[in-house]
Amino acid sequence: MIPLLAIDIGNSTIGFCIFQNPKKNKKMFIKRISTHPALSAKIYKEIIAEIIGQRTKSKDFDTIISSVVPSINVPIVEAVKDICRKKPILVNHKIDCGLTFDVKTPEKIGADRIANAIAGFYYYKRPVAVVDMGTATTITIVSIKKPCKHPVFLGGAIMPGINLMHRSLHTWTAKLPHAPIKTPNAVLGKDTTSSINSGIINGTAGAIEALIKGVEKELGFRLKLILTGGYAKLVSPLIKKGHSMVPNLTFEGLRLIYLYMSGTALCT
Ligand SMILES: Nc1ncnc2c1ncn2[C@@H]1O[C@H](COP(=O)(O)OP(=O)(O)OP(=O)(O)O)[C@@H](O)[C@H]1O
Ligand SMILES: CC(C)(CO)[C@@H](O)C(=O)NCCC(=O)O
Ligand SMILES: [K+]
Repeated sequence: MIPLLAIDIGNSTIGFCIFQNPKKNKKMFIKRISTHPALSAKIYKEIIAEIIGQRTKSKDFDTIISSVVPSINVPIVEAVKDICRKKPILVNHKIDCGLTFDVKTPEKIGADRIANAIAGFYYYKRPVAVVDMGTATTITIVSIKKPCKHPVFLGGAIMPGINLMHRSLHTWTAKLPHAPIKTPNAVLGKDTTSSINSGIINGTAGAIEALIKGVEKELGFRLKLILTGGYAKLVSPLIKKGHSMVPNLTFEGLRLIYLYMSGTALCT
């Protein structure tokens, strides 16, 4: 198989990841750049060409993109097409990746959540709750449809991410500092900084546990909990429910969707 370039366009950062052999999950995380300000197709082309040039032997590669920032798609797609003369795959609810949707508006679901759903499901092959802690903290619930055992996107929850909470407290108050975020060692804050850390990190951990518990109660079955996203490390020690931490799960989802679309069976 030719190398795969997976691009994750989020509201804070754009991540580029190269899989030399998409059949193996040995990923090479290459580069993350800020989403803002948007750059021209010419500059994205330079960035991508440099990554490709450094990391792959051949000029031939495929590209799969998850984007939750539509305005960035045009210059990135143009840049990719300019380099490899092939259209990238853009993840959306219509692509054929074995996932069905049991939600009211599947067309509105973020592509990153579709990738997370696929990765979470094929990693554990049981009903999962994927928690992704980026700009937003998202919870994505996937169950299994019998008899063919394919994954079903059941819905989830969306709340402000750690950095968004942190920045908005500082921006919209007169007295709250922009103190460093770290895992708090107590719930009871003893100064402003530790109170903010407790509120945001303990608050996020508690919110996640409460949301998962509520969803499990509504569904009537248990969920395997998976944490991903850059902030997962901060929150994981405070979550009592058993869970797995999988860094870069969204990229894994993109790799698995690509494999599915190129006819490779993802066994269930
Ligand atoms: N490997 C890492 N180790 C330590 N911290 C990380 C790592 N990757 C990301 N982070 C930190 O975690 C934050 C969240 O990263 P993540 O990639 O999950 O989301 P994001 O890029 O901020 O948001 P979005 O994907 O919505 O644009 C980053 O801003 C960064 O500060
Ligand atoms: C929630 C975010 C911003 C997380 O990146 C993204 O998945 C998104 O824009 N989603 C659209 C709404 C939805 O997923 O229901
Ligand atoms: K993300």
